[in-house]
Amino acid sequence: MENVLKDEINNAKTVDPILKINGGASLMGEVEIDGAKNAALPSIVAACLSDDVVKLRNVPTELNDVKQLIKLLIDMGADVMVDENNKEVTCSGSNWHGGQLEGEVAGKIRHSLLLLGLSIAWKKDLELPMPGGCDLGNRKHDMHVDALRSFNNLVEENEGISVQYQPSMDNVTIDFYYPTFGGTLNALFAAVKKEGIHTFIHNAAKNPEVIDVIHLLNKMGAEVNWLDDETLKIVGVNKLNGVNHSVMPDRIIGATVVAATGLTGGKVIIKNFDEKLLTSEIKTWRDSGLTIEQRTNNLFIDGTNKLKATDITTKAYPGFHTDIQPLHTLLMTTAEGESKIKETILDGRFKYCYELNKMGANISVESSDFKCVNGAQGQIAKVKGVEKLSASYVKATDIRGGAAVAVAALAAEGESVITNLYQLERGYGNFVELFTELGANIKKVKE
Ligand SMILES: CC(=O)N[C@H]1[C@@H](OP(=O)(O)OP(=O)(O)OC[C@H]2O[C@@H](n3ccc(=O)[nH]c3=O)[C@H](O)[C@@H]2O)O[C@H](CO)[C@@H](O)[C@@H]1O
Ligand SMILES: C=C(OP(=O)(O)O)C(=O)O
Repeated sequence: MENVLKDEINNAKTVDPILKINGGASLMGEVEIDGAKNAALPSIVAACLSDDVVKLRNVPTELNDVKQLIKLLIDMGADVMVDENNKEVTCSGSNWHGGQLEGEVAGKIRHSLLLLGLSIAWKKDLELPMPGGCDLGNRKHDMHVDALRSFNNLVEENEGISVQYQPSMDNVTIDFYYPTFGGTLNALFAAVKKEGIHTFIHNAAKNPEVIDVIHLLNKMGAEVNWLDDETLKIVGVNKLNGVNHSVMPDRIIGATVVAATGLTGGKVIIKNFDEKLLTSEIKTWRDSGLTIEQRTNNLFIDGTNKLKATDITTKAYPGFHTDIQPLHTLLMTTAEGESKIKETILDGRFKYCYELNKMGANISVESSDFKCVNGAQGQIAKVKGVEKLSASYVKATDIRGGAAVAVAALAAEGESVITNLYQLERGYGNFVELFTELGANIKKVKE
């Protein structure tokens, strides 16, 4: 490794933890996947719609986003208790008073947006500083604002977003121009306790995490049903009850294990994992030459075949998930031929490609003639397969870009260093443990 890299590593060591990964070994063994961050966070908010106690199991309680969200909920009056050992969270929202959310915390996570719908459900006002989350381009919130206004609430945008509850007995129709994940949840939360009011959400998001949250809400006594493939109908009820609910497994971590198995040429079983969570992605990877089989409750992956180039276009569910796009790009870095990766959801999603190129990948990112959902100029990454990746000093640019470089390091011979770990760890609470179990040589160095 060049001296300049060694200097960088020494400097980084004194500031933030880093990952040191000695790559090259094929991953082998069995793993189980944690609960999904992107289902757990909205489930915690949904649970706070209840007057009684809702107990959530399989919550990735070690994740910073979970901790931050819970802090915000408690600050606004919700009763939330965490049992880190058992990965359980108990919630009740009956003491919700609303108010002004703390800027530093709310500004770190995207999910703080969902507290707007929750507060409206409790008929309380809320002031939210601009939400955070991964820097993936312009992450707009106009559909959240319009949806909340449809219920007659006063919504203002300045340095943040504020909602003021206004009573209304009118039925509500919301028509999203894109099936927004967060927007659908905010509309659901605002609607479920509007007693007697019928709300229709057209073009609602139907990704598995939203379905998991709807399942939870209906267990709590909500009346949420699909009228057709794209339209949700909610009949408001006056009270939601206490229940137990287990959060679904994280399909993006599942996809991360599949990609790591394929890239390292290993053989891995993911226990209790249903391929239906990754229908579009698994179809693509089978086309690339990866062997993936559902064996009763487990998913078996055999990565010993050489893969071939395969194009993807990211789309709303059930299309190829934008969060899994970096992992596909990574798999294609050593596949035979040239793959085209078209990102249509978030324009800022290709930052990690620069990091992968440091590891010997051959990726060029070019502007194209389409617009992303957020209105920004679209881009296509062209990936020319190379023989192998090499160890380097790389940065986790965001959660999934971070996973892509860390998995690349698992395959690259020699010692790689991953910095900016905070990003990776926003979505992966046990990255080191997960891959150590599969035989990887990986450690987190704190000092
Ligand atoms: C916590 C969580 O689950 N986050 C996921 C969620 O984020 P998030 O809830 O932010 O995603 P959305 O589905 O709302 O956004 C998708 C696209 O729509 C745009 N948009 C969204 C709302 C809006 O009011 N106006 C607007 O233009 C966004 O800028 C983005 O380009 O879906 C993203 C896209 O699948 C994933 O990358 C994130 O991991
Ligand atoms: C982008 C992600 O999360 P967030 O929306 O919380 O930034 C993610 O989970 O990959």
